[in-house]
Amino acid sequence: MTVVIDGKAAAASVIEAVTSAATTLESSGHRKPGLAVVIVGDDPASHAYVSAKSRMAKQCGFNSIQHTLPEETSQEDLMALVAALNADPEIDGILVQLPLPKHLDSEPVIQSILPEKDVDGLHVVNAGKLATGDLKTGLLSCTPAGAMILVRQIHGKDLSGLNALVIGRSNLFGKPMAQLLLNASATVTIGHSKSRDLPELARQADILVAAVGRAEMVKADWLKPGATVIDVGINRVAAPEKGEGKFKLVGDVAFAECKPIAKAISPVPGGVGPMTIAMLMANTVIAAHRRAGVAAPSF
Ligand SMILES: Nc1nc(=O)c2c([nH]1)NC[C@@H]1CN(c3ccc(C(=O)N[C@@H](CCC(=O)O)C(=O)O)cc3)C=[N+]21
Repeated sequence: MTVVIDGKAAAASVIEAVTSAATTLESSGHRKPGLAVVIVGDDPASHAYVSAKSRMAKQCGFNSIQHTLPEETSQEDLMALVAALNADPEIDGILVQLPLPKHLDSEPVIQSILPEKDVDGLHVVNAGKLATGDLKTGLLSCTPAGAMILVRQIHGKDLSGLNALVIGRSNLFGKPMAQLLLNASATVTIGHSKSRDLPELARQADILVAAVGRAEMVKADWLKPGATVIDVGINRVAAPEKGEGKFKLVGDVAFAECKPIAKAISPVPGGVGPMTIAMLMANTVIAAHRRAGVAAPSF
């Protein structure tokens, strides 16, 4: 029987560990971990994600602060807010929700966050530490770190001898995911839109990670029988069966047809998504421990 990987349950156990670490830190005389989430503009999907993050931060016992800036915010004003949060001794973690409105350039904003407060793990210092195999002193990008916990549930920590294919090459996900898999000794391939034959690459993968942003692109005949499939895609598609004008979330993997071929498969929703938020909380509690000069937990 195929294992359907339960991202909600895995996320709940990370959250439990984060909450207990936060409680221990506070009861040893330190302040609560502080997370600042910055959102610019009024994209409804972004607001939904940010509320979920703020809610979870409170549940973990953090001091959670949300900064909502108007759509027409200037680059200068956004950078000034980040500078203020960098200097704020109560703040351990800063997250600037992406994407930003089109007139803003996200890269200088992300790179202006202090690396030790970069709970998204997107600063070049954190990306560089991961790329050089230092997984201990930086902060890991949340979605890859969460996806890796799901991979570990199936295969353990050592992926020696296993072929892994990551489809997608973004700095946000594909590249850091490939680094984590490589660090666990998998043989890693990164496929993308310019790859010659993705289905053929996929058929060699013991671990297939899809992050392309194309609804149900990975089909059953792409899979090596017994592969582990991690679906990172979140696509909103029309769902006429739910009623006129309704939508549903689907991944980058055609779940129903792939499930019988796979050894294990993560669903959408309920797979990697909940892990992303859990790892954001994990990074925040890690950053708070380091700031307090106390040994940080690992996840
Ligand atoms: N600076 C920044 N950091 C991010 O980590 C970041 C971001 N910007 N911008 C947007 C993306 C997307 N993202 C998700 C988080 C949780 C779910 C999640 O929990 N999804 C649920 C379903 C939620 C629903 O029903 O809409 C699930 O897959 O089960 C999904 C996507 C974080 N992102």
